[in-house]
Amino acid sequence: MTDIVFEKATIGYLRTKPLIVDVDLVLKPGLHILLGPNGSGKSALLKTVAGLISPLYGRVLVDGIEPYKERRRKVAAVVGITWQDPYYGFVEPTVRDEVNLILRQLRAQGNMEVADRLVPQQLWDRDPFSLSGGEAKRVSLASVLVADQPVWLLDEPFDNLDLDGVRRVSEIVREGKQRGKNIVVALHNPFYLEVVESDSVLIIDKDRRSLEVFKGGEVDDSVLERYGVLSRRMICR
Ligand SMILES: Nc1ncnc2c1ncn2[C@@H]1O[C@H](COP(=O)(O)OP(=O)(O)OP(=O)(O)O)[C@@H](O)[C@H]1O
Repeated sequence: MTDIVFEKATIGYLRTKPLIVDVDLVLKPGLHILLGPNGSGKSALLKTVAGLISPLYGRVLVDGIEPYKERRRKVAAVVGITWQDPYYGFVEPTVRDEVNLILRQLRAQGNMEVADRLVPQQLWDRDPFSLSGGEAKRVSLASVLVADQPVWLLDEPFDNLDLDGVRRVSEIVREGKQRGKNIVVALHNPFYLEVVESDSVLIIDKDRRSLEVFKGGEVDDSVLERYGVLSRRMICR
């Protein structure tokens, strides 16, 4: 079981501009939803856990290792991170190559079933950059989740998806949770809070530069609005 541990960790890109300060937190396997206003540091936090940037101070550990100090391949075997902008990670000429890339890099068999569920057959020989936004989102999720790592960091995984896409991704997340994955999902749309039952909701307080931790069912509209996060009643008004 893979814990994510923050030890007095300060998250951000620049020491002169820390985004989230002094985080002390243990995330056990389960589903953790990450919320916060624009520019509060949701992506920065995910990138820190994935070792793409280092904490400005303190430590972040995944399965006992500090990801930013380790070789990329070792970290990629443990942590899968998907991008808010799905086109950002595309480097291969076809969807098939894109989905297989991480398996070649890790020399792993992976879980092709998850890729088949996400990516319709007619897309497999297409150029990833020719895909629609929703198709690209499916491919970008498949190209990471196919590796079946113990930690999934999903930045806006429901963006651009239709009913079928949201159903499939939420099922995969639900199953991942049951299979003991440690899953952190960054979200904007509060309705997706309901899609999968979460174990905790982490909200970045942009003014105090702190990370506030709530239980899954505790976050109502007034809590969201207190932190400048889009609420359900704001959308439905
Ligand atoms: N490489 C970088 N160097 C310096 N600052 C950066 C860098 N990348 C992002 N930032 C800034 O860091 C802040 C946090 O960015 P981040 O992308 O983590 O926010 P976010 O909470 O994911 O935002 P959003 O809700 O808009 O997706 C923003 O003000 C952003 O402009």
